[in-house]
Order: sequence, then structure tokens, then C-alpha cells
Amino acid sequence: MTFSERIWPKVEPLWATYLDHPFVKGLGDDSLDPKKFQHWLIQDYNYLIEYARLFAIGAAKAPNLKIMQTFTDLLYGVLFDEMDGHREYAKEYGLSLENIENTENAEVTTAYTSYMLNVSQAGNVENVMAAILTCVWSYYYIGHELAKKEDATSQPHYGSWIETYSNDDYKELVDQSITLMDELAAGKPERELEQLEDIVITTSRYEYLFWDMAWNQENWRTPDSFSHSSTSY
Ligand SMILES: Cc1ncc(C[n+]2csc(CCO)c2C)c(N)n1
Repeated sequence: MTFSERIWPKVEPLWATYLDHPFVKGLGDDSLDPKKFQHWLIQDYNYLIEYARLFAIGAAKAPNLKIMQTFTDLLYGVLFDEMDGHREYAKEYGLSLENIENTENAEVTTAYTSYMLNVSQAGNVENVMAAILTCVWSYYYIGHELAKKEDATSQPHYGSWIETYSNDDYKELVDQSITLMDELAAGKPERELEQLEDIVITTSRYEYLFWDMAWNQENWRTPDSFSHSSTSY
């Protein structure tokens, strides 16, 4: 059994809860409050800056040139394809990139990215890929599910979001990521496989918290007297 086959039944029930989350439902039926979407966009842009570093760590820890090239390809994909999409949305909503980059991370953004960077730095290349996997795969899971609704991808507000995460090019990237994860995990002892599973499950939990943070438009909760972030948008 491949690693992705063994992890699927453990994370799919968790991912299914994303589909019931009001933020994801709002993307699906195009009813999501734009302010909530903008909150997601801002936090996600800053999330992606940190997330991109994982691919650089993966390239540095790659056991051979081919895997180094794959991580570099994926790194380019995040910094340009994925983030260009976010930059387009920012333009549409009249948000300046400078303001976005200066916005303080919400707690979950810091916690999630710090967790992924920590397990990646502490472990081998398979840890890095396990930290990366949920993000890439679960967005396809959501996009694919939302795209089943008739005309979902042509809805005026969030149709393009659904298109981005359900199209064939994106599926190819997801397949490439799953294949790499399976190759890196193949033949590892049970104890190490359980550690990798733990990373995928933990990142899956963080994904839910990230949707929830966006829905509630959460910033870092700080007592007023300690507040130091004044960025507004
Ligand atoms: C919190 C959060 N989780 C996952 C993604 C999805 N994602 C991150 S990078 C990437 C493409 C890989 O090049 C995709 C699809 C996101 N944007 N934000």
C-alpha cells in the first residue's frame, strides 16, 4: 500500500468537514461575504510566503537531482502561479501588496506555518513533503467537490477560485505531489510512517482552523495594552 493510500481514510473524514464549513460553502454557492474572502486572501498571502520556504528546504534536502528539480518546480508554482492569482485578487479588491505584507499574521497563520517549518527543518525530505501535502491535496479535494455543482466555475465572485483548484493543470500538480510523497515514504519503517501520518493529520487540523480564522476574520488576540499592529485594510 502506498503512503497516500494509507493516509487517505485517516484524513478524508477531516477534509469532509471543510465542505460543511460556512466559508467553503460560501465559496461553493458564491454567497461568501467579500470581507471574509479578503481576510482569507491577506492571511493566505502571508501564509504562502512561509509555505514557499518549505519547497526550498525540500530542494536543499533532496536526495537526488530529479527530486531537487521537482521541489524547485513546485517552489516556482507557489511564488508565481499561486501567488500571482492572489495578486490578481488583491488588485480586484483594491488591496495593496505592501499593506498585505505588513498585516500581522493571525495566531493560526503563525502556528500553522511555524509547525510546518519546524517538522521540515527537524526531519528528512519526507517530513518536508508530508508537511506540504495536505495544503496541495486538500485544496483539490475542495475544488473538485465544489466544481461538481452546475456552472460553479462561472459564478461571478468565487467561480475563478473554484476553477483554479479544480482544473486539470492543478490536478497534475496534485498528482505529482502525491507521487513524490509516495516515493519518499516507500520502504520506510512503520515508526517513521506513523510520524509522517501525524504530520499530515496535524496539517489537516490546521487547515480547518485556517478556514475558521478566515470566516471569523480573526487577528491575533492581544490585550489592548499590548497591541502593536496598526495595519488596517
Ligand atoms: C492555508 C492554505 N492551504 C492550502 C493552500 C493551497 N495551496 C498552497 S500552495 C498551492 C499550490 C502549490 O504550488 C496550493 C494549492 C493555500 N493557498 N492556503
